Amino acid sequence: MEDKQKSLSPPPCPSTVTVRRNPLRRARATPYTTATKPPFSSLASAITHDVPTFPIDEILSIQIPQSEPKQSIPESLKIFLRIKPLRSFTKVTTTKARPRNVWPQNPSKKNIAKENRNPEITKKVKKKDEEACITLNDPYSVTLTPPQSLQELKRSKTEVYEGFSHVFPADCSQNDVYDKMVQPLLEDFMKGKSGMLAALGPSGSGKTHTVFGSLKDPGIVPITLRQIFKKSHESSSGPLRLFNLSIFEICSERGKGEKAYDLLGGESSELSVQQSTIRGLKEVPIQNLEEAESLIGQAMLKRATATTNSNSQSSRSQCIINVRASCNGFSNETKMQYSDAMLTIVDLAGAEREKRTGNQGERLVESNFINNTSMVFGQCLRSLLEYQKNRKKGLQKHHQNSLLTRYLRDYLEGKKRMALILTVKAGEEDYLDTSYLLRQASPYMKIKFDNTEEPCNKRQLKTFPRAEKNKKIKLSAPKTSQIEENFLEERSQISQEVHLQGKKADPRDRSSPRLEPVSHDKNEREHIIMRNFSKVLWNVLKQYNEKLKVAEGEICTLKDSLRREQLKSLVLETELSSLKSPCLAEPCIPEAVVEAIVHAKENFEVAASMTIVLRNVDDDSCNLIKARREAGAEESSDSPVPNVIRNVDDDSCNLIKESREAGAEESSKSPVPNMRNVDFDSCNLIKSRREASAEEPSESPVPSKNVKDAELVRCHLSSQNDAEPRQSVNSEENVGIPSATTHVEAEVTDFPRDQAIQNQDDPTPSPEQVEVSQDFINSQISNVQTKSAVSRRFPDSEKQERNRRLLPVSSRSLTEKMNDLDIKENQIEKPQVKTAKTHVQKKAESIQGQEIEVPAREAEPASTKKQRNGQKPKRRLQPASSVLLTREINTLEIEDDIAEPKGTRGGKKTTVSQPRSQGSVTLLRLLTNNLHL
Ligand SMILES: Nc1ncnc2c1ncn2[C@@H]1O[C@H](COP(=O)(O)OP(=O)(O)OP(=O)(O)O)[C@@H](O)[C@H]1O
Repeated sequence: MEDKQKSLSPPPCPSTVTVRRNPLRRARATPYTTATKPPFSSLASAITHDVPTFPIDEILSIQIPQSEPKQSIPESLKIFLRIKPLRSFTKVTTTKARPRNVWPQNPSKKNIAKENRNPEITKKVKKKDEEACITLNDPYSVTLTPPQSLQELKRSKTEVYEGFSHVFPADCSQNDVYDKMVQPLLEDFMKGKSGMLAALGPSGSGKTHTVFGSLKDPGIVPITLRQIFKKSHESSSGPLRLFNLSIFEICSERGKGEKAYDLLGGESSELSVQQSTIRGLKEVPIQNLEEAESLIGQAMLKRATATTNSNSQSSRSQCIINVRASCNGFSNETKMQYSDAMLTIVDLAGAEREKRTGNQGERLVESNFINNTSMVFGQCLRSLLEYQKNRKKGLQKHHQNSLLTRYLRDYLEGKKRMALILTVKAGEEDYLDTSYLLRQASPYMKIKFDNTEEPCNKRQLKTFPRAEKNKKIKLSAPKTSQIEENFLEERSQISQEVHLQGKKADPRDRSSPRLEPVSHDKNEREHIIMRNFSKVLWNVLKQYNEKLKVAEGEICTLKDSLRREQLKSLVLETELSSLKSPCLAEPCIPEAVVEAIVHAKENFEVAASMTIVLRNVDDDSCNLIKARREAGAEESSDSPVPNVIRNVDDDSCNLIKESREAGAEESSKSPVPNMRNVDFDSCNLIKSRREASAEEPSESPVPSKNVKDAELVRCHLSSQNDAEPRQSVNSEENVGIPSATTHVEAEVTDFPRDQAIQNQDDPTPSPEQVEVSQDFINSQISNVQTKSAVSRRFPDSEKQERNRRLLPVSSRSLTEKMNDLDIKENQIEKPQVKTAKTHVQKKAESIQGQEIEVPAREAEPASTKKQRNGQKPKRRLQPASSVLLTREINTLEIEDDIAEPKGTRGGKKTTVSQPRSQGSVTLLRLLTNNLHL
C-alpha cells in the first residue's frame, strides 16, 4: 500500500504558490465519484487514480446478432427442403465383397457379384448413380441441373432455387429435421399456438419417412410426441394440459369423390365432411408417449397403401395427424389462461407420373386423385408465397378445389403458422419431378442460362446453308421425274460431302473461319445442279425436236391429202361445167351444121356465145391442167376433162398460129377435145392453112383430102388436136353429101366423156365427124359467100352494137363479119337444108363473083325435128340474133336485090341498093321458099 500511495502521491510543491481570490469552483460531481466519496485527503490522488479504463472486454464480449438471409420467410410459412439420398450411394456403401465361391442367390446378388469381379463396372455404376440433378449451394438454396439427355433434346437450363428456411442434405438425420423445423412450432404449440407441419413431394421422395420414419429412425411424429410429453413433464409448474390425438385420411372413392376416414375409429370410420370441418372424428386422449405411439401404429396399419414402381409401400391417401393440447388452468407465471392448440402434421400422398408408377385400373384412379390434390395444394401454396412476397396483391384462393385444402384453409391462407418440408429425389431420372415440385413450392427461383449456348450453336449449325438451299431447290425444281431423280442423287452426294467436311472441321475451333469451305461447297453444288439441269433441258429439247419432225411429216401428208381433195373438187367442178356446157351448146351446134347458109351467122353467134361459156371452162381447165401436170403426168393423161376451148382473135394468122402451137403442144398430150373458132376470112384462112397443111399431114393419122381452094378448120367439139381431120374440102366433092344433122346431134349430146376418151385414144375422127365437119365447112363457106350480100342490108354501127351486146370481145370481130349475113330467124326452126354445095375459089382475094350453088334442100324429117325441139326447147343464145335475122329477112326485097360484090366486105357497107349477086339472089329465093316466109 505504501508503494502504491507513493506512486499515487502528487509531485512536490513548487516554491511559489498562487492563491486564487475567487472561491474555488467545484466541478459537478460525477456519479462515479458521487457514489463513493473518497476522502478529501486522498481527493487529488483519487482524481488522478480513478480514471476509468476503456471497457474493451465488455465490448468484445457482446455478441452481434447474425444477419438473417435476405429472403427471409415470413413467420406464417416456412419452407424446408430435404434431399433424399441417392440409391447408389446406399448400394455402394452396403456392397460387401463376397468370396468367389459363393453361389449368387438371386439376380441382384449375381449382378453384385459381377460388379465385384469387375471393378470397372462398379465404378461405372457408381459414377452413373452418383450423378445428381440437384446440388446444395448453401443451407438456403440448391441448384437443379438437367441431365445431359434432356439438354440435347430440349432447351433445358440450370435452375437455382433459394429462399428456403433450411435445406437438409441427403445425409441429414431425422433429428436435424426436427430441430430445425419442428421444434419452433412445438414450442409455440406448447405455448398454446397452433401450427402445422406438412411434407410434400413426389412419390418415393421420403415424405412418409420424414413424417413417421421407422422404429430405428423415427420421424417427426414420434419425436414430436416424445418432446411433447417430455416438456409437459418438465413444466410441472404449469397448468395440467391434456393432449388428444386424432388421425384420419382423405382418399378418393373409386375416382368419383373424396372421402375422409378416421384411422382411429371403429369399423364405420367414414367421416362426414362439411366445408372445412370434419364431423365425427375421434380424438383419443394420450397420457404418455407409449399410448400415442401405439395409436399411431394402429393408424398406420389402417392407412391405404399400395405397391408401385416408385415405392413398395406408397401412400394412397392424405394422412392428417392432429395433436390437440387442452389446458384447464392458469399459468402461474403469466397468470393467463391457456387456449387449446392444435398441432397438425400432414403426410401428403406423393404426386406420381403414370409412366414411372406403372399404375393401372384402381391404382391409376388413385394416382389421378393424388395428383389433383397435390396440384391444388401446390396452387394454394404458390398463391400464399406470392401473397407474402407482395401483400398488395390479393391472395388467390384455390382451397375450395379439394377437401384437404378446405380443411387446411387457415394455414394455406397464412392465418396460422405452417412449416412445409419438400422432399425431393436427387437422381437424374427424377429431374422432372424435382423441377416441377420446386417450381411449385420454392420461395424463389433463378434461372441460369449457362448451358444454353450449346443448343443455340447446334441450331445455328443445323440451319447453316443447307436448309435454304433445299428450299430454293424445291421451289425451282421442275416437276419432271427425271429432274427429281437427278436432284435427289445430287442432294445425297452433296450432303455426304458436307457431312465429311463437317467431320473434318473442328467444331470446337470457333475462331476458324468456315465461310470458305461453305462458299466453295455452295459453288460446287450450284455448278452440279446447273450442269444436271442443263442436261435435262437438253434431253427435253431433243424430245421436242423429234416431236416437231413428226409433226412436220404429218403436215406434209395432210397437205398432200388436201391437194388431192382440191383436185378432186376441181375435177368435179369441171365435170359439172362440162356437163353444163354441152347443154348450152347443144342447140346451136346442129343448127350451125344444118343451116349451111341461113344459120351461118347464127352459127357463129352461137360459137361466139359458146366461147363465152367455154371460156370460163377454159380458165378452169387451164388451171386444172396445170395442176394436174404438177400433180402427175399420169393423172393428166387419163383425165376426161375437156380441154381448152379457145377463142380465136379476128386475126386469123394469130389464130392459126396459136392453134398450131397449141395443137403441137397440148393436143398431143391432152386427150381433151379442143374447140376452136375459126375466122372465116378466106384470105388469111387459106394462107394459114396452106402453111399448116405443109406441116400437119405428116402428123395426122388421117390423110387430109386434097386441098384445092382452101382449107377450113372445122368447128367441132369432138375434134380436139392437130390430128383431127382438118379436111380440105372440095366443094364439088362435097356436093350431094347428105346432111349429118343427126350425127352432129349425137355427137353433141354424147360428147362428154366417152367421146373425149375415144378421141383421145383414137385421134382419127369418125366418119360422122368427118361428115359433120365437111357440112360445117360448107356452111361456113356459104356463110362467107352470103355475108357480102347480107351485110349490105345493115349499117355497120348497128351490127357492131349488136355484136357488143351478144358476144365477147374476142368474138365480136367474127360476129361483125357475120352480121352481114341477114338471115331470118324463122328459118332456123323450119326445115333446114342438109347440105350446101359451095364453091370455094382458090384465090380469096376475088371473092366477088363467087356463086354458091344451093341445092334443093330437103326437108328435115319430122321426127328429127320433133326430137330436137323436144330435146332442146330452150335456145337462150339465139333469140337475139334470130330476131334480127328474121327482121332482116323480112325486109329483104329479093326481087329487086342485086348481088353485092364480096370485095366490099372490108369497106363501107352503106348502100342497100347495090345489086345482089346472082348466087345470093338464088340463095335468098331458096330460103324464102323453103322457109315459107
Ligand atoms: N432420407 C432418407 N434416408 C434413407 N431412406 C429414405 C430417405 N427418404 C426415404 N427413404 C426411403 O425411401 C423409401 C420411400 O420413402 P417414402 O415411403 O417415405 O416415400 P413417400 O414420399 O412417402 O412415397 P409415397 O408418396 O409414395 O408414399 C422408403 O423405403 C424409405 O425408407
